[in-house]
Amino acid sequence: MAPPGLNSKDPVDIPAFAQTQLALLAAELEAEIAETSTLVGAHSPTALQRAGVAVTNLVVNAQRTGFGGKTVLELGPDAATSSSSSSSGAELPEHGIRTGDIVIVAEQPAGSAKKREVRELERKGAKGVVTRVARGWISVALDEEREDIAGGLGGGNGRVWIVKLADDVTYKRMNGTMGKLQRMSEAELSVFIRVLFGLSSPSPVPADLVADPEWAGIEWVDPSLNESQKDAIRFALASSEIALIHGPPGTGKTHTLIELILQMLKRGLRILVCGPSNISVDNIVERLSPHKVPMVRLGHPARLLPSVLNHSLDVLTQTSEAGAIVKDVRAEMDAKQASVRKARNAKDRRVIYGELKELRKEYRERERKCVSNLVAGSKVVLATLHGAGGFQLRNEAFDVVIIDEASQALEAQCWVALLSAKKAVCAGDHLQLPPTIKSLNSKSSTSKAKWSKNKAEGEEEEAGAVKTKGKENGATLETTLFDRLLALHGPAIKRMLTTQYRMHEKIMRFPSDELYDAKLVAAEAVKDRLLRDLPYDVETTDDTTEPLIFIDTQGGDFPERNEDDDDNSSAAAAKKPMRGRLHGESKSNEMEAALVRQHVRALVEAGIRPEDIAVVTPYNAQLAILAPLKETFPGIELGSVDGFQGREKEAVIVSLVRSNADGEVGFLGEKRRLNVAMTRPKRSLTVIGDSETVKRGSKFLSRWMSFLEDNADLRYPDVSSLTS
Ligand SMILES: Nc1ncnc2c1ncn2[C@@H]1O[C@H](COP(=O)(O)OP(=O)(O)OP(=O)(O)O)[C@@H](O)[C@H]1O
Repeated sequence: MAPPGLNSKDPVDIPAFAQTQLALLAAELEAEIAETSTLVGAHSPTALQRAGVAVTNLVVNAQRTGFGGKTVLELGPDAATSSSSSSSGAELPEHGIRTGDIVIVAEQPAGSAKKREVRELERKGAKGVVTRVARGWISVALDEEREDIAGGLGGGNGRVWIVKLADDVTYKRMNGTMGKLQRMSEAELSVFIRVLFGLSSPSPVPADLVADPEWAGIEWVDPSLNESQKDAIRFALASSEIALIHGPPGTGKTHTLIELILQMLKRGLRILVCGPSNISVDNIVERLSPHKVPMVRLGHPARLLPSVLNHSLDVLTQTSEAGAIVKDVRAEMDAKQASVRKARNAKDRRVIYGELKELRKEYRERERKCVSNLVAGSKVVLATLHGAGGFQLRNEAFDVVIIDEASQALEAQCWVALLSAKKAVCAGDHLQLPPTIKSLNSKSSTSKAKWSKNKAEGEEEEAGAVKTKGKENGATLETTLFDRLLALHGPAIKRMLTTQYRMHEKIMRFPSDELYDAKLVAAEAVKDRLLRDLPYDVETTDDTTEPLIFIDTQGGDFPERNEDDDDNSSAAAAKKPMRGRLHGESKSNEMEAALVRQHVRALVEAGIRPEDIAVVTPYNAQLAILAPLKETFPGIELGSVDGFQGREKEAVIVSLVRSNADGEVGFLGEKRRLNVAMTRPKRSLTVIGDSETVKRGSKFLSRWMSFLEDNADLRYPDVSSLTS
């Protein structure tokens, strides 16, 4: 059998595969925890707040019962430290805590207390999820009952702070799932699981589905689907165990999945729909909603889009008829909670706490019943992949699991959902970026797993994450289920969507020819759209009538700069200013940034709205240099290539940054990153870079540079014309 996790046509040894995944996941979590610990251990609360991982000087304003009977704390600025005179109108300082973050609420250490350990914080404080972030307060739903929390933290004039933590829930779910796979006996392996590991071949699907009478007569809910979409749906319906829907950029992958779900419902199937992120799942809920599908969305309401809340399981538990009794108990709990403060002495308080405990038990039982009734009655259940591992689905079985953005999910994450089904449909594009694998700079002395820098992709930090790969027996977390299944069973288990509804034909040409077998076709409505044709006043200029522009900085006048200060010892790293550390060993190019500014200005002067323009670059340090553009042109978007995956804009400027005498291209060497960068625009792509440096990076880059030289509006900038 094949070594687990490698791209291979050979069957996979399941226990060995699970073992490898467990080791890789352990290393990944350790790296994530170590990252938080290093930050918290080495910096003052104020510096942590500046770095976006803490909020200081808070007090507990209120305590109430939230969804799931959880204790919710409302935290506001401490009047004594807030700049505003009245505490009620005070605003929180700038901070980076967002709804859905996992945080610890703890007593704030005195200014002089230097050494802090995350474990110590976890022991003393209370862990929870941020449920709302407003200008003047933050609310946190605590994981555990902490009856003393308000008294211990807020009541005694104690000042508290909150610190963001690594999200270990996701890892626990993946570990649990891998453990289950590891322990499965031969007899327990379903045909579905056997096919997914190559122990059996997929059942054959009729070769010509269009001619097949069973599938030819489908009544489409949306008859305007294109042929490749219809073919993918027929294929997914006809397959018995696995179907991959390959959706290149802008080809209507989600659109196709919606029709597929509706068709499956018509056939009486029960479906679990998952994606790696909340936003990927909410996107589907929003688009299914108009079809009046009986569905529930699992997940913490704090993490869901407001528009999908009325399908949220937690909300339905409160609002449905069955939820009415649950709600009554909750009101009683709130009243009891409020009476604690009025209690005259400790004895009375103990009595109230005792009653509260009973009520909470009753609440949980009623809620659990209500939840299982709601889930059991739903033909479509939607959750993030790790959300599918929650207690709500423990005894639920589905006919099909549909995974959107499957090429952006860790394989272990997919299995959390896959274990409850008999068939899977995975949609994604393995030619865009795989999931981000987080880690420290592989120098963590505590990390037992081997982390090796990926030399082929260079050694610098990319915008978004440190690009290192955890490797174990040659397997990496970066090998997704999508990749592995394609390698295992070949293209016969896949259908590709081929009409794209985003890019001008000229923008699409190179990625289509290079990566998608020249199969992409630009839809009539988009193929010759120019910036000039936007539905508002745009001047006709060279920039608004040309979809593909290449500003070539070759010649050595636009050199890159290395942000690294060469000293990476942990002592030096700890002393480094936080901003510098967060940019790591990133690269920047000041002169190229000036060209970006010049081009943005030209577009805006021609009438293009800043909100229709995005600048993307692979490098954090370049993003930092470009940041002031947001002040000059509010509405413009600046982003890392990795962060912009899944997004689109009318005009996109790509700043390649690299320009050196050695032909070093680092992260640009990754085709999938380049593919994401060049497929974001609808009407205008402007590439700014040094063709001499870039073309030496790889054959792919060399062909791209030649393509741009032959096809783009080629410009050679004059350094003397630049005003920064
Ligand atoms: N058959 C179709 N006819 C007309 N427009 C379509 C069709 N299919 C998809 N589109 C349009 O194409 C755009 C992209 O569709 P969708 O959001 O489903 O894409 P996606 O493939 O999920 O996105 P991405 O390419 O970012 O993964 C949408 O505006 C959608 O309305």
